[in-house]
Amino acid sequence: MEKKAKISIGIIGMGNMGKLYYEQLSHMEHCQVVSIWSQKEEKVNQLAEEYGVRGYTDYIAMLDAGNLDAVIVATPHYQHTTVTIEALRRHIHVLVEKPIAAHVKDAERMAAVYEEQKKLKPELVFAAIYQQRTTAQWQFIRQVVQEGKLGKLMRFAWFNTNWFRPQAYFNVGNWRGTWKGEGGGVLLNQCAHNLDMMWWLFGLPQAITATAAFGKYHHIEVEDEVHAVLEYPGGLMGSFVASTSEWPGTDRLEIVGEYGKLVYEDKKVTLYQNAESALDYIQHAKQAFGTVKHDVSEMAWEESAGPGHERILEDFLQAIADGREPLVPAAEGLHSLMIINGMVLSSIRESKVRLPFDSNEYDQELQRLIQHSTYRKPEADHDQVMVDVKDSFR
Ligand SMILES: NC(=O)C1=CN([C@@H]2O[C@H](COP(=O)(O)OP(=O)(O)OC[C@H]3O[C@@H](n4cnc5c(N)ncnc54)[C@H](OP(=O)(O)O)[C@@H]3O)[C@@H](O)[C@H]2O)C=CC1
Ligand SMILES: O=C1CO[C@H](CO)[C@@H](O)[C@@H]1O
Repeated sequence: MEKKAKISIGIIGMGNMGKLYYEQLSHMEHCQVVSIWSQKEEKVNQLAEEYGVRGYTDYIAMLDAGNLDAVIVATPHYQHTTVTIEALRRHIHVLVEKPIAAHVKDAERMAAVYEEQKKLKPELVFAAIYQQRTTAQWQFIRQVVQEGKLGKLMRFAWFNTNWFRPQAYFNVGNWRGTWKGEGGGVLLNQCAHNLDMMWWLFGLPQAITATAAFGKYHHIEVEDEVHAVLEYPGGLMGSFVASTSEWPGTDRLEIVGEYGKLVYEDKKVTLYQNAESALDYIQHAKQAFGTVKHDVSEMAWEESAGPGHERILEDFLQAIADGREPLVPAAEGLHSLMIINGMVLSSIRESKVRLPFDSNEYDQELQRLIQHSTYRKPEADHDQVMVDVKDSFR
């Protein structure tokens, strides 16, 4: 079959991110956006006219039009699952926003449909937008861990409180801050990136103990502050703090191993490298107050860890063109959901949760939260609220 010159793309969800992706794709050579979807007819018609594309309020009709090679799914989290499954079943490549779903059970359904459809169309691409993985600083940190520069890992401490959000952020999006509309708070939405990288760096913990505060500083029903302890096979221990309520916030990771320590903060890595294993030294040193000799080096980057969306878009297009795996295969998003859902589960049950757990367990808790919800969102004065999503990529 002759290779098409341009990849035809549809964008499903024309909110903050859908519009950003249209703007970014319109500067890329090997693709063309041919259709968009939004819930509101007036909005979609107006955007479709402005962009010179076809607008839909029925995404099934959009997928069935037969002119799409690929779609970008930029809806709220629950709809990631329904829309993705419909697209994959039609053998349309999918790039889905983070988190790939609201909970593990939905992610498992998506991964199963992908596996099933890939048997029929092996070159089908299913990728996710965890753009922080593309940034130089995080690739460097991963390399340090993977190359074993710190030796046996002992502990990490991660502060992700740099996700400050005023109440207006929750009020303008009717789905935000609710169990039914969003399915979670700071863990699922903002820290989806950091927890994806936590899995990318350290793998899946075997147990989590967490305390989440639900609507502690915002009028929302989901978590806006979390403290968690993670236990890994082999003895690594992690501590994690998340918040959408602190200003100035902190984005700091400290990884400690027998051969030293890596500290990441403010786009800078400080690497401490021990001349010998501190664990060996503990055993053989003859001085009661002896310490291990070490070197210190520093690296800094210009770009913050926020952007990178364009790199994900370009990689998705290239993966389609080459028939290869994307940089972030969407099924990997299931692991961070296991961590996210596990933290909420531990908090609700006030006990340690072993991983991996049966996804039905979390699903039942979530359904209970949705059914017993008495939360009512404050009215938003949409005209008075300024929303520029680019301000959030710190
Ligand atoms: N990778 C990243 O850095 C970022 C990723 N995201 C992710 O992108 C996704 C979309 O976020 P964002 O663009 O900020 O969201 P918005 O609320 O701005 O837009 C959501 C879009 O989905 C549509 N939609 C479908 N179902 C619903 C529903 N039940 N309630 C409300 N809207 C609905 C909206 O329709 P209509 O047009 O009619 O309003 C709109 O087009 C989320 O999954 C989020 O986590 C968000 C920010 C950054
Ligand atoms: O809160 C939001 C959703 O998460 C994004 C990160 O992916 C933020 O940038 C955005 O403002």
